[in-house]
Amino acid sequence: MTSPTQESSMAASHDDTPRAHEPDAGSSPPPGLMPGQGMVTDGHHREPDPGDPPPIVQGPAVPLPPDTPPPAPESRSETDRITLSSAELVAIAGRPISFMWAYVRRRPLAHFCILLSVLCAVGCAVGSSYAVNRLVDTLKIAQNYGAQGSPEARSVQGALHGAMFGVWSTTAFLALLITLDNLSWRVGGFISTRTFVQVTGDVRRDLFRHLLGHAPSYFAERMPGTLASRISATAQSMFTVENLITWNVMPPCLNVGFSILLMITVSPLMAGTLVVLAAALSFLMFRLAAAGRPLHHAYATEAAQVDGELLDVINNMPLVRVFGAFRRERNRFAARLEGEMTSRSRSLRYLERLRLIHAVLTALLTAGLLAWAVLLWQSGQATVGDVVMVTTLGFNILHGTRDLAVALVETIQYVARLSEALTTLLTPHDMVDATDAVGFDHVPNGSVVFDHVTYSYPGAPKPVLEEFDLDIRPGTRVGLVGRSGSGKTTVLQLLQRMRFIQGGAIRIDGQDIARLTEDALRSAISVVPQDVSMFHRSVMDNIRYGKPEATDAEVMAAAEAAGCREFIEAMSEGFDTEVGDRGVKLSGGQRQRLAIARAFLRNSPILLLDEATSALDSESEFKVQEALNRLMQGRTVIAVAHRLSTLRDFDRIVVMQSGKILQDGPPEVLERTPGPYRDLLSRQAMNLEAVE
Ligand SMILES: Nc1ncnc2c1ncn2[C@@H]1O[C@H](COP(=O)(O)OP(=O)(O)OP(=O)(O)O)[C@@H](O)[C@H]1O
Repeated sequence: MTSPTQESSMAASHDDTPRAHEPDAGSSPPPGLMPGQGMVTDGHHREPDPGDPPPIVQGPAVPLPPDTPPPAPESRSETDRITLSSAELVAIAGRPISFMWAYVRRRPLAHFCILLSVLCAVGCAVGSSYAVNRLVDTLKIAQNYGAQGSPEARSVQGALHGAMFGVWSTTAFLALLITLDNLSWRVGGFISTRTFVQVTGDVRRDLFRHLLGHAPSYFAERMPGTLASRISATAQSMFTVENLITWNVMPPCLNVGFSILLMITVSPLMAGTLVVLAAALSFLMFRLAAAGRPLHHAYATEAAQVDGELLDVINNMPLVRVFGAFRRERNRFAARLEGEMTSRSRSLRYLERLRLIHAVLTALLTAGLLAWAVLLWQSGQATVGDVVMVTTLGFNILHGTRDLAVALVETIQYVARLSEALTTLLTPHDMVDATDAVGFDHVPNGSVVFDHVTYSYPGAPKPVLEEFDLDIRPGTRVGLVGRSGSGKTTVLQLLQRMRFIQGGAIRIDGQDIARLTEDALRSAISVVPQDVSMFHRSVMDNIRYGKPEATDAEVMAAAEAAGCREFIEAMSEGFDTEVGDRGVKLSGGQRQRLAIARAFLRNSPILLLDEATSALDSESEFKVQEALNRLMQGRTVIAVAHRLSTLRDFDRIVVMQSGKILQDGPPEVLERTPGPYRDLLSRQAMNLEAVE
């Protein structure tokens, strides 16, 4: 009996897409599954509370008391399941087989049941060949006793009766095997529809978690689309490989094994010869398949780059439009695509060449086997049933090696993809909590100290900050000013531990930030940047990002305090309005005020303002400044600003140049003191006059 997997492999050989085989109906494995089906998705972190009346906040919101605890670290939800930790993932980064095994092992029962069903199905399919052999022989015996009506033979009634019993019992046995064969595939298929999809969920969840833990420099050096597509490619490859191994690699292996066992009962010599031939053929095919690995790897890399390129252009559509660069981008994409298609064709052509080699060898061996079986029958060493069985089993074995070889080639192709994606994604995290990291031992009040801090950017010839000292008392507002490139943004980044310093220490409330847990550090600091990040989600969700457990009422109060409630309620769906990709539906000033609302909710003791108002027109700036003034009350504020007028009410101005502090003091004092601050002020005043 022909194994369903053989047919499916042949059908797939004309398909130009390497994929898991989808065996035909009948005694066949289940159709391939699309990844993502039945996935557990990250649910909304908070159930909306329809009973919450929107609070009415009168006048400017009261600043949140400084001793209010910062938000608790985010709690682990139901969907935040970990299959493999980041450390475990990194340990198997370069080993795709170990990676797959680690996930299969996490769902042992389901995988064992699938294995059992395949074993049973293939066992029954091979057993059917034996039953056919028995049926042919019993039919022959019955025929000899006159089952087809010879009156002389019919006289031996008792013997005929026995022979007919043999025919019918063998027929029933054959029917049972065929039924079991079909049922077993289906049972395995049903289990796999859930298990294999769940594995893709496990993989993507873990890879996403690991990706989020990378340092900012990791993302800066890579295209986001490439990273996203690699997570999908890993899950897809894992899914395809599981399907290939289950439905296309395991069945021919078992088929060959069982067939050889049965064949020994007829001719041990023939069985032995076939074992040697099948092993040699499989080995040859496998070696040839493995030699094509660089081709498949090259294709995987090109495919990921095409995805990255696409996303990069889509993200920068305004830029493309402004420069009328459509043709340029089309040409660039076409060139990239050309490269990807060429490498894909190369990879597939290699596959076809392998199939051709195998087809020729199999044809020769099958003809030889057939002739050998007939010769055995001629010399009386085999019955007709034996010839039928040997021929069927021989075909099984030889075709089995082809299926195996083809499936192995495809498996190798997908394993190469997996390996490429894992190498990129599973680099160790640059920034991890120290093993002895702790939280704050009290509610932080927001003192900040830079103590002899030295930092150089990777590859930079000299440090951007060297032995840098800055001491900021809780609740003080400090403005950082200075020429472009003087190191102001670097100071803010180092305080947020976006990069690790090479010397000295940075302390918040006396605790070294290098020894603080990530959660503790993040909850102590809020940032209002110039470029506000927005998710393509509702206004409500975007504000709530500052404190996931906040009620609707708290979100609305924060919006009120940030002076954005009015414009939000004027939007088509109020707080439920989607803000568009990265907040395109909002003006710069509106985005800024949403960021301020977020910071109100976050209620951290330290507030960092990075050019928060510099991109705004004067009317927006006025509104944002009002909101900021409310937000700044009772907090330690460090603001980088080019427009010095925005720092007039600050307690201190720190003037930087080339990573050094040139001046430090209250603005009214520095205004009167000759020096860089006064120079900057007068230059800005002259610029303003020139504009007027
Ligand atoms: N990612 C980076 N890699 C290498 N060098 C960097 C990087 N970011 C900044 N620098 C360098 O560090 C120095 C300080 O940069 P920083 O952005 O801190 O200055 P800044 O005072 O904030 O400037 P601006 O006012 O223009 O924003 C500059 O010489 C800059 O070229």
